[in-house]
Amino acid sequence: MPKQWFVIVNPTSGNGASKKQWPRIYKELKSQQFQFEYVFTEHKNHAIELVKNAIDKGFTKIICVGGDGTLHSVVNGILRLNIPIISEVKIGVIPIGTGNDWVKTYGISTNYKKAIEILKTEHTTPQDIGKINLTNTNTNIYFNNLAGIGFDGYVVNKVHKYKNLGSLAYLAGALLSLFSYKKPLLEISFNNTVLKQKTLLLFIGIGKYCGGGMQLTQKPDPLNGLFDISFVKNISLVQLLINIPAFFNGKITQHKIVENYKTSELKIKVAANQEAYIQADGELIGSGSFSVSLLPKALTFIVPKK
Ligand SMILES: Nc1ncnc2c1ncn2[C@@H]1O[C@H](COP(=O)(O)OP(=O)(O)OP(=O)(O)O)[C@@H](O)[C@H]1O
Repeated sequence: MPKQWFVIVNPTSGNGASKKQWPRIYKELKSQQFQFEYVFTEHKNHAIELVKNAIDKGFTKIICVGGDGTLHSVVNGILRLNIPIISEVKIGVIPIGTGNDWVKTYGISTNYKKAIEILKTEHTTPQDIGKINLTNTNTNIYFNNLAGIGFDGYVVNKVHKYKNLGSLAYLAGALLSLFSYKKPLLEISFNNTVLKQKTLLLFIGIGKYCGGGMQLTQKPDPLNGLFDISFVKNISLVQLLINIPAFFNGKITQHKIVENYKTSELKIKVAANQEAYIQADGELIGSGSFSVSLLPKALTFIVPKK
């Protein structure tokens, strides 16, 4: 019979902060009477395997110690199992990442003691999940916060260089990437709409925050069965610079450069010979054409009571 909780620690997240903080987190979990086993990830996407093994052994309560990328791997590990027990699995987070964006939607503290208090309550909510199907490889990738194609995928590809800047890493990456980015021609279809243009970026939002605390989709709701879409054809360096506060307070979504839509399914075709990177939850997952669909209330997360 497994101990109650299975803890997955990414020692590299938060630029190595997880590894440093783990002894204190371990001690706090013990003193709060958590019964648990833990394991450190050893490589990118290792959490996918670890979570599968844990659920095979009978664990149903998973704690993710890391950032959005680690949580993304945990989510993918669970959903790839495709078994009925998924509705019994509870996912909790002790956020020690760079951006820590998913936790902001729910107000989960980045103070590990406060995060552990929330885990102790085992208060849960179901949440919608996005499913991306990459056309070229017919691969499915799931996301719990936000996916995007275009400029933000390009930025995510570069942002590792700036991780020592903490939550400003994404902003620094965006400013420096604007000079070298070439807008791909995309055909984006959903409901009865087709957008066919050279595109700076397309965001597909479930959670409220991305890029280290930015709010770039208008009114996302992780439980309403709809993606919140932001579509941006272009932005100049001047517009980017003067709107930096508007990225963080969400007002950018009311700017004329941003078109907002809601849908539960969409298809994105990238024109031949054009390059378009796709990111999901801040992780670069591939490039090229793909389709996305929403899985209503597909996973259960431990969150604070409102
Ligand atoms: N042992 C490891 N060595 C190298 N990379 C790892 C290891 N374990 C996990 N990873 C990868 O590290 C990457 C970064 O992890 P994560 O996103 O959790 O932290 P972060 O980037 O600091 O935070 P955030 O995503 O919130 O900005 C992820 O792509 C994850 O798959």
